[in-house]
Amino acid sequence: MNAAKPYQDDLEQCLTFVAAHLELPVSEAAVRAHRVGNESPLTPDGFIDAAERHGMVAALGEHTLATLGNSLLPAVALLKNGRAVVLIERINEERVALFDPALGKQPVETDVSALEEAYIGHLIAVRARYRPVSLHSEPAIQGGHWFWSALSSNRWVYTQVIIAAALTNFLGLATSLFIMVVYDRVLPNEAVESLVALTIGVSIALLFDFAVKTLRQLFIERAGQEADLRMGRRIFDHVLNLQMSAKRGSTGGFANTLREFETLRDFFASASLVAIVDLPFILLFIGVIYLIGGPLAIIPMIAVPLVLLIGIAVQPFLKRLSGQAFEESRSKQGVLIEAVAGLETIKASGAAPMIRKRWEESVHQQSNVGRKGRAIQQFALNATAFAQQAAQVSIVVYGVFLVGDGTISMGAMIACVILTGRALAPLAQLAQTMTRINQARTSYRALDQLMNMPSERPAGRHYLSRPTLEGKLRLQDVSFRYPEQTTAALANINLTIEPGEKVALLGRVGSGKSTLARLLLGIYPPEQGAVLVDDTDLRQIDPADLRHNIGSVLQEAWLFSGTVRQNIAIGAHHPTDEQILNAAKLAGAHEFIARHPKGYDMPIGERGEGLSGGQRQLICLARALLGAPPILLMDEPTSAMDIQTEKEVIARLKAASQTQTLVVVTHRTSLLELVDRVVILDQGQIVADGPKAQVMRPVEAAPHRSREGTTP
Ligand SMILES: Nc1ncnc2c1ncn2[C@@H]1O[C@H](COP(=O)(O)OP(=O)(O)OP(=O)(O)O)[C@@H](O)[C@H]1O
Repeated sequence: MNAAKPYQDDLEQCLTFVAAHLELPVSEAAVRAHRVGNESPLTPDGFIDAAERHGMVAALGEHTLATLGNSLLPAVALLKNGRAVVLIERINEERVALFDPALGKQPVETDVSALEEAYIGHLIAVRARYRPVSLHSEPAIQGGHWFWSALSSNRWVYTQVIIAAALTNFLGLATSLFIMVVYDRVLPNEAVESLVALTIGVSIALLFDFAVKTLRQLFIERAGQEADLRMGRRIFDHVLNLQMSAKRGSTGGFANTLREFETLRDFFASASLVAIVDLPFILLFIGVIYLIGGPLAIIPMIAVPLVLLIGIAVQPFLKRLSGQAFEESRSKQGVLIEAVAGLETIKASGAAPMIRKRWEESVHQQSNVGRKGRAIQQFALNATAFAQQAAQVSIVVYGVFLVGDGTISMGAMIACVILTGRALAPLAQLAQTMTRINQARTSYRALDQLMNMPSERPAGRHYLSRPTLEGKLRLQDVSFRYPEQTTAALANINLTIEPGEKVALLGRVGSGKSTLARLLLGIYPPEQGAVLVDDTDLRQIDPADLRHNIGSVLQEAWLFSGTVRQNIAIGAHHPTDEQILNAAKLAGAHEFIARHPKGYDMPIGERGEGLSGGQRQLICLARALLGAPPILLMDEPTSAMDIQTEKEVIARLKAASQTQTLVVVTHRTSLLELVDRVVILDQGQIVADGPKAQVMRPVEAAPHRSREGTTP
């Protein structure tokens, strides 16, 4: 195991210091909650990104320390070996006040010359972003619109694409003009020298055209890739911060919406975009046909609107089908994910025929929609091909008369045939392009809807920074109803738990115990009333700070694919091996981990595959205990354990959680050993609350209400 390197998070500490200095306090947990690659040190780019998320503006630049004035401060000076300090104030020519994470939390003064040796010449200047105070409006969306801002950040690339399109279209004229000149001038005069010169000229044009087209594709690909990274991250971040109350529908459907991002991205990195960019150049080709073929231009002038009309006429159908296809794909994905996730139960309970029926229905629906869409698209494609060929034949027929009466030359006629083909070429792709535009639009709408769902961490919102909590919990007139439910899961709950108090939440199945735990964790906000931690409304505390201070074991012991060590360390910041070991020992997980040949590097499959239910719970327990958080919230933490293991866990927990606030949801009387106070819920209301002995007496005296070994 690696021991945490002492300075590897200098930038992170510098960020929290600068933020506090600019009166925008933010805790390290909040900074980490946003970071990609939680385990690796913060990079200067990551620093700028994080500063922007927390209401600051930061910029990296080259600057000498000698000429650095107070107008640029505070700034983070980057030093050798990945170290960093915050320059706070230039006191005089020689001295500067700075914050050095290696020297503790207080600023110090030092000589500029002493700093010079370690300074690498780059610093990050930071200032608070100006935000006008408004009582009503929501803060502006930080970083702009998820889609349009990513697109507009690539506007220079798209400008290059348009310039490249103009160039290739101009160069596209070269072949037809070459053929015209050869027919009209070279052939009659047998001018071989002119032919050589013309051939060299047209070859250069063709090569140039090839190069520009290749570059154009590269530009588009690059723009697509950039948009991919920017949008992809924004979307995924939003999903991670989504308020649980906003999530609707099946998991598969939800995943499908996320997948739509690829349709959108592909559109902006595909040939379809090129086809759209080429459209205005149709006019150029018609203009050139008019210049060299005079009246012949009438033919493309008729053909182009005709083809466009066909393309536009099929639009409403394509649009509707694209919407339907999206819905069908959502429901198919929903069935698929549900089936894969519940495979074991499907087999055991004989649910296969039911699931198969659902699957077949959704496949059937989707293939119907697909078939209709393809038929319309093919019709439009055939009509376009027909119009293209008809136009070329018409040019030849009409051209024969014009050549006959000397209006145009033979070469001009042939050039016009080629140019008409080129003018109509982008339209040949129109039907396909339109289909993709429709798909992209449907995807955009679905994703935009997702991006507008409420987030736990709306951009630009500032929370109170509470890196450490004491552990007082309070629910004040709390009522809560799950989304789309008619009955309340909790009604008028008033409950105060003092720091260090040990409380059990008991109650029948569905009485609201887990819901109360979710509210305490801030996973759902209360519909009415307030949840307070240390007398501060939970909604004001940064969710990252809150969860950093609450070690929780949820009802479902969920593990992620990876190693045991990773699963225990999730959420903690660079825990040392000793801390991980202690947490595992305390939870009682160390024993079975140590028996495995790979120990803490034991691989775990998705959702904890490879481990028994009880083992999963032990790892979740170790995860909750890591770092000794001031509050422990456990929802049936021992439900999958045998009596002996549970006994040992209880004994160790009792010894280790002396000072912590403990809330334990349980059906088991054995866990009551851990608590002094018992709260009983029934139908979302508190029906009893008091010292354990007092509350449990009537329950124990009423055997008909409780099974042996279980609470009411
Ligand atoms: N995700 C959810 N969406 C909608 N309703 C829910 C959800 N979770 C729980 N409920 C409803 O809220 C009520 C309280 O559920 P809760 O899970 O809090 O009960 P509980 O006391 O923890 O039960 P158990 O002892 O079975 O775990 C139940 O009536 C249940 O139907």
